[in-house]
Amino acid sequence: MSASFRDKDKSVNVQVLLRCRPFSEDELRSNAPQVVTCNDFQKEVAVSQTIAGKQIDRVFTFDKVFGPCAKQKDLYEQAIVPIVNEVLEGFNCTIFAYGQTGTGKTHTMEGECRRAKNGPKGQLPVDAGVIPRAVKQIFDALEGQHTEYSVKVTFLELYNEEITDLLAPEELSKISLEDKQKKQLPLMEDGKEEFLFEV
Ligand SMILES: Nc1ncnc2c1ncn2[C@@H]1O[C@H](COP(=O)(O)OP(=O)(O)OP(=O)(O)O)[C@@H](O)[C@H]1O
Repeated sequence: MSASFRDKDKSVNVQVLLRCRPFSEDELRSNAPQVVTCNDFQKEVAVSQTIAGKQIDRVFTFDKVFGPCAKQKDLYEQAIVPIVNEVLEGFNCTIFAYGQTGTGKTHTMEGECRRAKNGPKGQLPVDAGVIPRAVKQIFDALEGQHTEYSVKVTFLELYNEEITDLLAPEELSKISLEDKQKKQLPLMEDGKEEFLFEV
């Protein structure tokens, strides 16, 4: 799942997209029951549950639905390109994936770049996810402008209320506790119950 926030015309625009991954080989082997059916065209997802022997079907509507056949490229072009275009126009946007373990957040956001073979020169592997595609879209647009530019990137992990700078130099991540503490960033509350951190 992913959502985007747009602060245009002083209103906040949140979109909620649903992506349903295909069955894994293990799920196919064990004949796992299909409980979710996607209708990409109608932007609907039907969920079937059997509670106390009674089948209950419920239908949920989203801003966009990507069923198990949706490719990384489809999702990126239909849902993410417009958001990155807004970033390039100067708006702040957020895309995040939410869902229970094993539902495909990493696949959607990062993709299988490390395992996949590179595509033709300058092309991303077909399984590249949202992050490498967004980086490529941004750099392609900047390079097309033939002007000087600078790009700042931060990559932080928030896990069990600890923030870690994943781009900290490698030597800081070596085993010793002291080094680990250096790599971790302080996490503070600002009195409005919002979390702040320093990079
Ligand atoms: N759309 C997809 N098409 C094919 N395989 C997928 C898809 N989405 C996920 N998978 C596969 O399903 C498995 C679980 O996906 P993934 O690791 O992305 O889940 P996750 O939500 O990030 O899990 P966790 O929260 O545990 O990190 C992986 O093997 C991944 O390759």
